[in-house]
Amino acid sequence: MSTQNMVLNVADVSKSFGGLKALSDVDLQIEEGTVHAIIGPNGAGKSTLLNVCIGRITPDTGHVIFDGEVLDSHQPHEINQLGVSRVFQTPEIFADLSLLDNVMIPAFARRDGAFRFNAIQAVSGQADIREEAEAVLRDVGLHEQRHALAGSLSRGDKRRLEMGMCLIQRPKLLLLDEPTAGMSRHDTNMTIDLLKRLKQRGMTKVIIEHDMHVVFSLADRISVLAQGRIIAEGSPEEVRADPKVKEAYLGESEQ
Ligand SMILES: Nc1ncnc2c1ncn2[C@@H]1O[C@H](COP(=O)(O)OP(=O)(O)OP(=O)(O)O)[C@@H](O)[C@H]1O
Repeated sequence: MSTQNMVLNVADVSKSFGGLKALSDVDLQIEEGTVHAIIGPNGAGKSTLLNVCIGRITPDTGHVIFDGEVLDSHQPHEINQLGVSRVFQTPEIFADLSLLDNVMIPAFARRDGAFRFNAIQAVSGQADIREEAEAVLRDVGLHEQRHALAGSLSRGDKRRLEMGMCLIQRPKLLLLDEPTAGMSRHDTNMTIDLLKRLKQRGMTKVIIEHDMHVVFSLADRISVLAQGRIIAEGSPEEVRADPKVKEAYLGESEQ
């Protein structure tokens, strides 16, 4: 495969926790502008792989190359500044601040290179950032609640707010760890629509997801991780038809 338009290249990455090999010789290439899903059974190593990509976990061997830059010695905030954002399984938001403030803080960080809690005083008077934050909240379907405290939101809405906090950073690569976990079918479908709209804008995304409806609605390519190894990769049709995948994972949920 040509590496020319690869945004992210994970090369030969392994990671052990004590005696447990969470990732074994993982190779993964993410093409610009695509949605790439990583699926696999519980404990397969998906979150570990995402954490390696954002610098939260240092691999024992191998490298992660983003946009031509080797990330080995980069801190998580530096990787974020390079253009990688991640929506976590447990939303990381400021519960005591309004939705608008939550979205404005990372806009400030994008502009000034620092993620400071007192950023709000600095940015609240800045109309351009406020307008952008309002547009992002419209995008994620939370504009009506923009003055509510983030802590009062439902779990699904908190996840959408966190997505807004990522989007305002205008990342080159958005990593989503189970973005629809805990959401109702209605909220899940809203999130699928949002992610489809982002795809039309050309944003590259890596998505970890257990919900096959979400995966097959969005993914251009799928990599299947099982016991720390990539056991299959291809288009949704190829992966769906792969007997190894059926055996390792899809069998039960696709019947
Ligand atoms: N910090 C850690 N210390 C020890 N073991 C860990 C740590 N993080 C993950 N593991 C183990 O590594 C393996 C891979 O875990 P990981 O969370 O990456 O899997 P996953 O595919 O994301 O699972 P799930 O779908 O359940 O979220 C599991 O066996 C897990 O228990």
